[in-house]
Amino acid sequence: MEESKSLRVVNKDLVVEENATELLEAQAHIFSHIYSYVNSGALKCAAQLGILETIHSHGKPMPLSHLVSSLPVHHSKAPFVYRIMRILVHAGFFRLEKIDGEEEGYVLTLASKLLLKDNPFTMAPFLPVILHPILTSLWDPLSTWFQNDDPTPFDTAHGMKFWDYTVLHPDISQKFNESMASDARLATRMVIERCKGVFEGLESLVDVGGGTGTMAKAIAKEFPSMECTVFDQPHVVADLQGSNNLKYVGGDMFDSIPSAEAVLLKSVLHDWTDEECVRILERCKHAIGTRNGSKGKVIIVEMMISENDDEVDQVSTQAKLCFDMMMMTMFNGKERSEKEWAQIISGAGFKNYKISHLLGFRSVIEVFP
Ligand SMILES: C[S@@+](CC[C@H](N)C(=O)[O-])C[C@H]1O[C@@H](n2cnc3c(N)ncnc32)[C@H](O)[C@@H]1O
Ligand SMILES: C/C=C\c1ccc(O)c(OC)c1
Repeated sequence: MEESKSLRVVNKDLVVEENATELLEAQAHIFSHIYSYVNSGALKCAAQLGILETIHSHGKPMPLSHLVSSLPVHHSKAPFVYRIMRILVHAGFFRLEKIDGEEEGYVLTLASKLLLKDNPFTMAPFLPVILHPILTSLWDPLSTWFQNDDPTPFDTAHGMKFWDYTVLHPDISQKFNESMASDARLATRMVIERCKGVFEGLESLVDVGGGTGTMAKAIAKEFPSMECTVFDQPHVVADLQGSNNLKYVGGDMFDSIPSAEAVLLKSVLHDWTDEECVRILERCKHAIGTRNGSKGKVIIVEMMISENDDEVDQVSTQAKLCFDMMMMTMFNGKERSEKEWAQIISGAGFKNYKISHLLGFRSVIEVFP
């Protein structure tokens, strides 16, 4: 068969010679990108059907026929299980392994193990939140938002701020807090394993926007002589009980923050605009006060967008850029580069900062007055 070497692409005032192979690659690139949400849909479905738990509890490679008969699926749908499995093998969530001789069975990969509900670091709670219709419906009105003066695409879709929506919908609030707590468990483990020194010697710490207290609880346990406070919106901390060196305080971080030697801000500033971040950081600066010989500081745990795209891991970069878009559509927040962090830090009147890129996906920024 003779292959055509070039095609003529004609557009209104431009004629370009393109290699046929490259054109077809570009077409596949487009489809693969347009269909990105199919990957999330397939993963969500597999999790809802309990496919991950089923394969895990089988304990050895699980043949398709066995998987199908173990799942709560209608017999007319049995032939379709293979289709979900095929795309998720391709996406790196399952692997096919030889059992003995001929037969093959599915096993979990590290990524799907991290989605098991009883993994202590489970990411499972993120699926029903990030893929909840209240968030997946934000992409349609995105271009409308660009053309009107609504504060966020979330406002365009739902007529109110995300935080106000969670007050009216306790089920969403609970799902959201659960997903943040699961993220905090993994992040806390990394912080304590790799950046313990950041907290050593502190007498007191307030975790601002600390959610239900996952990180503060672990820090309070690791450092029994540190007085820890979880500060969050009143409805988030209302029913929570503290312990010896941990207490919960409800309030608004834009009004005032309980004073402590150090303030922790994890996954809070990326929810806000630069101007709002400067206001939050000014309140934090006030909260750590100007003690004599104080080691007072603000500890920020967030992602950092790399300024040089070639240097970094493509999967992390893709995830960070998706977070950035998510923060924009939910809150008008953003993921920041070091330069952008430096700007809001000095904007709030802090003198210097120190970054530890020890957390893979995330960084720790210590900010000093
Ligand atoms: C993305 S969550 C981060 C939770 C926690 N730091 C973590 O990383 O798991 C942001 C938190 O900020 C809290 N928050 C939002 N507005 C706030 C306000 N005005 N004052 C105090 N907390 C607020 C939310 O309730 C939520 O728990
Ligand atoms: C649950 C949806 C995603 C999300 C929303 C706000 C955040 O601050 C966040 O931090 C990791 C994640």
